[in-house]
Amino acid sequence: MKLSLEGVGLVHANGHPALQWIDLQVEAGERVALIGASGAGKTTLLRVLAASLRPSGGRLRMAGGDPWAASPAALRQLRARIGHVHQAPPIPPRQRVVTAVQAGRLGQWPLWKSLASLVLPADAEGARRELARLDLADKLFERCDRLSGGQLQRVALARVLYQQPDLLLADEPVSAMDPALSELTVALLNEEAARRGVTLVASLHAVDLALRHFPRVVGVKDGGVLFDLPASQVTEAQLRELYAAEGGLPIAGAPASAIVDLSPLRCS
Ligand SMILES: Nc1ncnc2c1ncn2[C@@H]1O[C@H](COP(=O)(O)OP(=O)(O)OP(=O)(O)O)[C@@H](O)[C@H]1O
Repeated sequence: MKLSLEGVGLVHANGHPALQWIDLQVEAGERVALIGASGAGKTTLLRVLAASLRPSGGRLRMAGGDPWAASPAALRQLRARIGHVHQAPPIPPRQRVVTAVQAGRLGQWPLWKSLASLVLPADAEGARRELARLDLADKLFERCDRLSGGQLQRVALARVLYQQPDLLLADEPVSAMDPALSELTVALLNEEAARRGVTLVASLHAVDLALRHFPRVVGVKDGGVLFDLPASQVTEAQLRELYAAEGGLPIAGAPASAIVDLSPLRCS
């Protein structure tokens, strides 16, 4: 799905201007990582791209149209094409994993099938297949409130893989996983997006994961775009400026640290 933002701004309900002036063009099938310090505006930008927060200004086009000028039915259809992995997955605690994964297709199924699937899984095998890719097939019938934070994140990812969206948005999807699992999971997301031609936009706290796996990296600072570059062209000076307030670069599995040589971190 193609995305176009021109001068997009967003003021939250309490008057806080979270996005100032965002210019961003993303072609269908592109894979983009958003990086930046805490509070920079990454989550807000992803929520704008999910057509769940309406920009306060500027021009937003998704799949060739303005979602906020579309009819309620067209907006629902658009949202059914978007898979959104939230920072804290909104999964009802007592829900079974199989039901949580199947929820990825609720927007595509007729109402009767969606309601029936809440009681009896309509496609347990399909859900198991996606969980297996994330090494979680053994939790198919487990209750979600008995999972660890990292396992819950994998359930949320299995749900979007099962959904097969045209636009995949992921907000710090591996923040609760250990470094090895983070690496495998970010690689899987990228492989899936590349294989299916899905547009992927993901915010990542770990700079090394962004540089290693994504062809394009956008640095978000103070609600604006500080840089928008191929991963191979991001410089250490730009990263230092991006994270100036945090006192170092966040690297997967390591405390904030200074990097001298970025070459081992690059997308190959
Ligand atoms: N619902 C809200 N109401 C008011 N202000 C908000 C709301 N959500 C976020 N903000 C503010 O908007 C700014 C951007 O927040 P956002 O969550 O987009 O940042 P982020 O880059 O995703 O941060 P993090 O990496 O910590 O998740 C922050 O100053 C935050 O306090």
